[in-house]
Amino acid sequence: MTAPITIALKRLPHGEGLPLPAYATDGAAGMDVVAAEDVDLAPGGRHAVATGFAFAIPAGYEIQVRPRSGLALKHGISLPNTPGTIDSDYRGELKIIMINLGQDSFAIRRGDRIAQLVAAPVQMARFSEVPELDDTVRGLGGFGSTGVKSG
Ligand SMILES: O=c1ccn([C@H]2C[C@H](O)[C@@H](COP(=O)(O)OP(=O)(O)OP(=O)(O)O)O2)c(=O)[nH]1
Repeated sequence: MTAPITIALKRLPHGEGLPLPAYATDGAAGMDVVAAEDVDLAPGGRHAVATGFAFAIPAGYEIQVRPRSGLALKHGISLPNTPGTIDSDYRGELKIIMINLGQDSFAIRRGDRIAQLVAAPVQMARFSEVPELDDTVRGLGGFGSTGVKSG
């Protein structure tokens, strides 16, 4: 396990009293983050749920916002943009974009754990335009091209 990075965090006025995002167990990959507001999500409904926190993630890192499997399995609650990307230069409030894919209305209450945050290094890349690409076995095949019986 690598040493944890330190992420500067600013608590916004409506985040007063809320727990910091935290790992629930020693081996957890994601830090649970809680809602800073009450929201009733109708079936099919979406909402960017306030968390009450803003971050300054160190350059070279991102935070990925992922759903909680328990909410997904029991209630059909997910994140339409999963994994959400929190950029290192973003200084606004972390919002968790939640969607109700279930058949019942779902009540989110301030303090409920609604998603998990995974810190990850970012590999930067750049494109180099070329006239032709090299040959490979796969070539142009994709989208289910392998393992297809011929004839
Ligand atoms: O679930 C999310 C996803 C994004 N953000 C914030 C942090 C992120 O750095 C910023 C922009 O996100 P993204 O790049 O995914 O959005 P975009 O639609 O491409 O907008 P922009 O043009 O602002 O980059 O919005 C959140 O708070 N929650």
